[in-house]
Amino acid sequence: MTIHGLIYPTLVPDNWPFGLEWLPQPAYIVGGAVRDALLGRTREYLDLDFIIPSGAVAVAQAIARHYQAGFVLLDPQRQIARVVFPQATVDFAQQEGDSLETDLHRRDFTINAIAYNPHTAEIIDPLQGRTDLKQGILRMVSAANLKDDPLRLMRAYRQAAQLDFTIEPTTQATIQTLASYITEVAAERVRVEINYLLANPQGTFWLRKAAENNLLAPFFPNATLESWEKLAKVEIVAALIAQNSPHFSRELQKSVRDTVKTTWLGIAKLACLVHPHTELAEIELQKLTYSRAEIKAVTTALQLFPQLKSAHKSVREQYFFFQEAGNVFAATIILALVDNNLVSAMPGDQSLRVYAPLISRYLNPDDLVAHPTKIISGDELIIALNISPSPKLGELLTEIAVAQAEGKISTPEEAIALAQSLLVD
Ligand SMILES: Nc1ccn([C@@H]2O[C@H](COP(=O)(O)OP(=O)(O)OP(=O)(O)O)[C@@H](O)[C@H]2O)c(=O)n1
Repeated sequence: MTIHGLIYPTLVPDNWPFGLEWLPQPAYIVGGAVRDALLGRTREYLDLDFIIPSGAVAVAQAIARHYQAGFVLLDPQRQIARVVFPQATVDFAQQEGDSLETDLHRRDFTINAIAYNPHTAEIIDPLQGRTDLKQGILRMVSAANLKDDPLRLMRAYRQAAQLDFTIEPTTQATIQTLASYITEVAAERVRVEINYLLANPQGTFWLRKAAENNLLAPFFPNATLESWEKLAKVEIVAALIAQNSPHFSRELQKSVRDTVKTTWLGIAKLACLVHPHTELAEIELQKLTYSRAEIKAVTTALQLFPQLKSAHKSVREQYFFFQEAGNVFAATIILALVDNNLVSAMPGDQSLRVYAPLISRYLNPDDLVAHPTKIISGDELIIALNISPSPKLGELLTEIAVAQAEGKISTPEEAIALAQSLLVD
């Protein structure tokens, strides 16, 4: 299907997991799907938002039942329901106000206020969103709309980063005026926007703009000019690593946990913005509803990176460093590179060479300094030495692991002999 000679696959009913005949007339696709289709942006996952003048929940229910898809009633009052297919999520919402135009006028930005009627292939664009799309501009529909849902203040920066757009000057000035309203929004919603900005290389620029427009002060009260400079350096370091060590770069892109989207690079960025004292950093991150795993990662990186000021460490020191850092290692290295000013001091990959030995150890699963394997268990040692469990046992096991890392021992017999000699001492 073409509109004005262009093809917009996501708007074509043939590409949907349900038939057009299930939609009443009229029905409109709105928001991101229309915007992205007009921009020619492809999405990995189909995410459609329909508005329907009345009976939206009943339509969703009928489609879910027929196609045996998941059904979620999102908002019974405002009549919003979601149908979840394996390859798509489709929301159905009752039109807000008594006409489509009124509904579109209640939205955040002009580029998100374009509707498409799949029955007639007609585009409805009362706010000239397409002109702004062509020019790459985010323009508010009105100041009142931004105030109505102050998350929209943050959405402007997130979408600017996502689409590589600019924010129109009056809109930006209005956001600055309304900035204090951001505290009315549930912190979790703000965190989602911040996380997107942390995950996107363009996001660093826009996060800083958001801070300049006073939007981030309630969340990162201690972020200074220096914090923003550090954040910019994280991006430079990440680019250097991508060029010089794709393997380490992939580590940085891994999530903290399966259930937590923030990457290790994101943790390093957060660590630049929070208070340098870990107790205060923890409070800031808790307020933003970060998970325990994310908070622990940030505070561990903050605590450990000063140890890397001197890159030359004995194997014993390295062993304890890896033990403390665990999988926060990658974020800690980034902070050390940024803080030691190695990035600007040395050109190209020189800066990375300082930590190359540590990074290689971390990347090598067989390295006994970074990834020790137990040659003897606590129980085995108790029997062999005829001792009872005590803190001393833990100390012996640690010394065995260090000796193994140093290449001094490699068998259980040698481990027992070492423990025996230590007990005698
Ligand atoms: N706080 C919000 C959230 C959403 N919307 C409107 O609802 C649409 C759908 O919202 P959502 O799916 O959250 O965002 P998208 O704009 O679709 O963008 P993306 O999917 O990239 O997040 C938006 O385009 C916009 O028209 C809004 O006006 N104000």
